[in-house]
Amino acid sequence: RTYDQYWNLPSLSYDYVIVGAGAAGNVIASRLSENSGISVLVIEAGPSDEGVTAAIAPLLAPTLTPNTPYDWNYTVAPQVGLNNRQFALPRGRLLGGSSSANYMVHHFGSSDDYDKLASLTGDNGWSWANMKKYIFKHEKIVPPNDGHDTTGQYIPANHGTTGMLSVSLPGNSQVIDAKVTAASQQLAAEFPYMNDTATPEKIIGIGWTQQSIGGGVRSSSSTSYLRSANSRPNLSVLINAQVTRLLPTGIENGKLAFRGVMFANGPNQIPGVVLAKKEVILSAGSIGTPQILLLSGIGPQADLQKLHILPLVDNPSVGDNLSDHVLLPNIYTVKGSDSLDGVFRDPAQFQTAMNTWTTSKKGPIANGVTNQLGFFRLPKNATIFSKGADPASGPKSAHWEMIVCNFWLNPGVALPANGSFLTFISALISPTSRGTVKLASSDPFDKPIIDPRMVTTDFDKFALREAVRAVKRFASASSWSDYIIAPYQTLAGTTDDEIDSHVRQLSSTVFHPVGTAAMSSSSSKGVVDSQLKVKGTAGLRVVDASVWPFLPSAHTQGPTYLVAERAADIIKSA
Ligand SMILES: Cc1cc2nc3c(=O)[nH]c(=O)nc-3n(C[C@H](O)[C@H](O)[C@H](O)COP(=O)(O)OP(=O)(O)OC[C@H]3O[C@@H](n4cnc5c(N)ncnc54)[C@H](O)[C@@H]3O)c2cc1C
Repeated sequence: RTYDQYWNLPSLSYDYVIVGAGAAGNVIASRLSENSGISVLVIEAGPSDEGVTAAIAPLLAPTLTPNTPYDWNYTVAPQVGLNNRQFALPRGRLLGGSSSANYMVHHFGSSDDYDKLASLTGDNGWSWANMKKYIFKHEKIVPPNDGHDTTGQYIPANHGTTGMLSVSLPGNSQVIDAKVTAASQQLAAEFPYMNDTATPEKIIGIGWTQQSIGGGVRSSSSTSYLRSANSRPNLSVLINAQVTRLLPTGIENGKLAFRGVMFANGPNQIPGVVLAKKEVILSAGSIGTPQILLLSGIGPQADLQKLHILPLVDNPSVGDNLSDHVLLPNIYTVKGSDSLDGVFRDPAQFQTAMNTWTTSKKGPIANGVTNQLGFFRLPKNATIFSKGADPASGPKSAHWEMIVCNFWLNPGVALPANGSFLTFISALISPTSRGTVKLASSDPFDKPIIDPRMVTTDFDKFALREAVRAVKRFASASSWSDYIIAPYQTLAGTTDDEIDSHVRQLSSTVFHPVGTAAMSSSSSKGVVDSQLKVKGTAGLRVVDASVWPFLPSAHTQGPTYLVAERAADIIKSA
């Protein structure tokens, strides 16, 4: 049951208290509550996602964030690598968390990513050989909602059909689709066609996007994992309650136990407290989780003392090692009116598309932002590799990604009044820049200072520059010659300096922060061990994207879901 006042809760003590009903938190809630003898409470800062149209209608995702009541509305610190610009870092603040706000691209990363995780943590349970089975528990492939034949667009044997989250191929064919496929054929050596974009053993190449969409509506952790568990009497969900700190509840084997959770529904509101009999599981995401740890006195001692927070567990890694994929829009002006810009610009076209979606759950609104995408590597002989090690997880992992969008996609920059556009996003997938999440004050309702320090290393600058050049080669394939008019503004530059300037002016985030409560086997680094227990504490784990010590070669919901599925097994068997 869902409650929005804590005094209505059935109890103030549960076996497990989960903080955050996001991608990971709802997996844990659903899996632990499968055992009717276990009581579970989920505490979520935001409201319900039910009836929130922008969280349901796929193409409306870009309107749900930023600057809405369903977003934490964070802004990054001035980015020294990007002309000191500041920009939004959206995070979902509703049931489902960012899985209710994301752009629904769905895949898992490369097998190398999981094998690297196993090697960094010394725990073979994270290796791909062991993690692969969770795909089948997690996903349920459903037909695209236009019912087209998907032969050759994905490999059915590599996917689940009985899992929790609905996943489908694009169901709104677009004029550019055939041009993308033809460009991939014309330039097959550099842009090979991929017959499945979500098979971790082989991710390099371009193919059809898989999306967390079923029947023309978003599939989030809330609509899948949580809703299917919602009728269980042993599962309670408290919404509109922001966790402000964890409370120490005793000492076990020389470690402080944190089984108390304090929350409030706003500044100056009366706080509530609940207790976990077994464990507190922090699933507040890569920003929320370090923020709560720091507010609870778990973090770098000197930083906490400066803010007059009593340091209880000194751990310099909390909030450190922030890493995010960089989003760079490479926009072309194009001929005709087949792009989706008209739907976003013209209220009459938008209303027609909305009517189609409302009555039949079909049409452009029923689809995500991209039909095709691809992952790519820098050439083996790229000069940057003589200056440092290859940061990709392994030879099967990517350095950059190309996402093809049939419209103007330029976060924070308004769609021009006229013209049709095609955006090839180049995303930096294996960045070496690392940043931080720090508290601005000891007030839990103050936003933390988020500084991903994007594009501050030679590798990141090089990889983005070469990704722009590769996009230009893709756009020069003959399949585009009757469609593309010209590169838009700064994309026209060709020299290193011009491309670097384009990167600095337009780059922002793909919304994939990880690493701020990283797993590690080291005693001096990392926040959680390979079992996701917070080092130096008892009764406390972290399960969310923050435990990934590095960015996988993927949009991060799939890798977060898989980590959460294994985490549920770890917790059940503890
Ligand atoms: C705009 C956007 C687009 C994205 N697009 C994609 C995409 O297309 N494909 C993809 O794979 N990934 C995408 N992502 C990323 C993906 O959604 C995240 O990686 C994933 O949801 C992370 O899961 P999580 O459980 O770590 O955190 P979240 O899903 O963010 O969940 C954290 C939850 O904790 C809650 N919370 C935080 N602090 C507190 C507190 N103090 N008290 C109580 N509750 C709290 C939050 O409100 C939230 O519900 C996107 C993200 C965004 C924001």
